[in-house]
Amino acid sequence: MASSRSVRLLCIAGTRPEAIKLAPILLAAGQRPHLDCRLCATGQHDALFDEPLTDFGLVPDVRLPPVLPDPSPNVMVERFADAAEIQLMQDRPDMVLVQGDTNSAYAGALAAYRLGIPIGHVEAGLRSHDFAHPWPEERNRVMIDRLADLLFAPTPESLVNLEFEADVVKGRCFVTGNTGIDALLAMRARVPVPVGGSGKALVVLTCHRRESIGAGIEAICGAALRLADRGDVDILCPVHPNPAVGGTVRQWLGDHPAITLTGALRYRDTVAAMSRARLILTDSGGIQEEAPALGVPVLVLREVTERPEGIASGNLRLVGTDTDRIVAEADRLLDDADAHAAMARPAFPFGRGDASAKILDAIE
Ligand SMILES: CC(=O)N[C@@H]1[C@@H](OP(=O)(O)OP(=O)(O)OC[C@H]2O[C@@H](n3ccc(=O)[nH]c3=O)[C@H](O)[C@@H]2O)O[C@H](CO)[C@@H](O)[C@@H]1O
Repeated sequence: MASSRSVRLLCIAGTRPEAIKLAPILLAAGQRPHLDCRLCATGQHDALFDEPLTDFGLVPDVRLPPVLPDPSPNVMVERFADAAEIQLMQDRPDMVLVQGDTNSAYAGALAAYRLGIPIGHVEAGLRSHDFAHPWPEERNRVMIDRLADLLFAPTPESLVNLEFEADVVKGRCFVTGNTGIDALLAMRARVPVPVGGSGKALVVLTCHRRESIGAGIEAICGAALRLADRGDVDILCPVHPNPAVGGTVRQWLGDHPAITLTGALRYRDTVAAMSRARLILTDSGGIQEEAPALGVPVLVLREVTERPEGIASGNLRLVGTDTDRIVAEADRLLDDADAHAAMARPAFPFGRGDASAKILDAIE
């Protein structure tokens, strides 16, 4: 049904991190009487997409019809884009908002572009400068930035990346902070952080990047086993539902008494676990942004990061996927209180929780 509000925005998204990072925009837009901001789910993730929305009291307004599953990112993008285009022909929003670097985000931008609908890109300008790592995310974010009319760079560093591509990036750029920090701070204020526990240091481990599947994840699991053998840590590992990840992780880590494997945690439980962690080992982009704000050191299980701001603020350290290197760096942080304290100072390189307001101000 047509809305009486004057500016109609449609977010197109399909994965857990997009749900988390768009939720604050949807909530903030709901407070602005002349904005109508709706959410269209592509179906890339099902429960994983809906769960964090529920934590914020949200549900998708529209769901694209299911497309045939296909493991190829390129085919997935085309199928989502075709379905999104049909939806957009009906809806005709004033602007499509996409977030980040997923196949859903790229498909949403492509569909809007084909119909001449303006595109806003939330979290523009992140770069690893290597299409193969992470694939397909680097390709997706580069292409979305070329198509976008409004580009919301989370940091001055990501704005510099966009300025460097000024010959192909044509839209207007704004530095806004990352909406993931809006979500984190809102959720952090709501979840109780349990005190007490086993008395052992909590290490949170997550890994799911496509480029680590196989040997990389096996090497990460090898490191987790050696850390668990220390005897003074509990490792909590929420396992990503991608079977190529979960199979390996369960096979390697399923039996160790100091390692707890869970399914993907709800967002609010993730925030609670990260808040009481001594150390986080992860290849997640979002967690690299969240942990500095919580003052929890992160060893990044990748060779590159698009978040140099967290390295510069001293909260993140790149360790790749070599077993010995991961163990050595983790041992150092667990054994050396000064080394730990140096990486545990809360820092806010990705914003202080007002990114959504800045984005909506720019759109208005
Ligand atoms: C290459 C790259 O860096 N790409 C990123 C990628 O996403 P990612 O790597 O951040 O993805 P995940 O790790 O899946 O999600 C993370 C979120 O999920 C929460 N979480 C985690 C485990 C769990 O058990 N339960 C949870 O609730 C966690 O706290 C956090 O908020 O796409 C985004 C969207 O476009 C981009 O923004 C972003 O560049």
